[in-house]
Amino acid sequence: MHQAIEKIKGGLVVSCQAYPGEPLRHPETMAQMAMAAVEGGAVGIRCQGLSDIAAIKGQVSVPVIGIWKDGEEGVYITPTLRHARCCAAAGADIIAIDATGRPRPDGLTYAETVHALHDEGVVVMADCGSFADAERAVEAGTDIISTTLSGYTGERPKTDGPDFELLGQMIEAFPDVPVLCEGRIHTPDQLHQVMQAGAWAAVVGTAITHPTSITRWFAAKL
Ligand SMILES: CC(=O)N[C@H](C=O)[C@@H](O)[C@H](O)[C@H](O)COP(=O)(O)O
Repeated sequence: MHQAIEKIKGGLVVSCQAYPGEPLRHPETMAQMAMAAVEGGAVGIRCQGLSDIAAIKGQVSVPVIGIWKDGEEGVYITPTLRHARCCAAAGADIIAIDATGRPRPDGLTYAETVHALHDEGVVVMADCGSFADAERAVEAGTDIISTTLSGYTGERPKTDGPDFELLGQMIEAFPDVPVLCEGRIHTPDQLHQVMQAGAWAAVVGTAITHPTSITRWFAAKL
């Protein structure tokens, strides 16, 4: 197993992302956010965009899961082989890509994309939106599978918290593949629960690194 995957075992990966037009959308800001997360105990960082990946790799020594979001509809998380290669060139240790069966902009299948990346020594994480996505990802030999897209592709309900059901199904069906839980882990208790369920690691974004959302959660109680 690849070292970067071993290093995140049992731990918390913090996703540091700011969305287009937001005040914190700056590579140096995201690198500072990543450093702060590592100080707090993050064993890995997930981040978006080539500049952020490079800036964060320059500041932290934990494994970095890189993505490149491009577009808003359909496949937008590292949508093509070119996007994935660029994330690797920017320094990401693991590249997460959309693992749905939806058409990809470059016309390649998910499996073709993974095989090409593996030929180049790239470690691939599958952002799944359903159990069928996870099956396809495992079939293609993907290094890590994750619940990232559950609730965002129309195939799974958008649960308030993490998708425990999908996580459980993935862990049970693929005991030899590292399964990450990502998406809507909003409390330390939920993190504890997903790790107890057998997740290899968990990724938390919004609840740690997105102050606008966190402020809204508080403001909604006024
Ligand atoms: C669906 C999608 O595009 N998810 C993105 C993937 O990188 C991010 O917007 C999420 O913040 C990330 O998955 C972490 O999840 P949460 O922020 O819920 O802890």
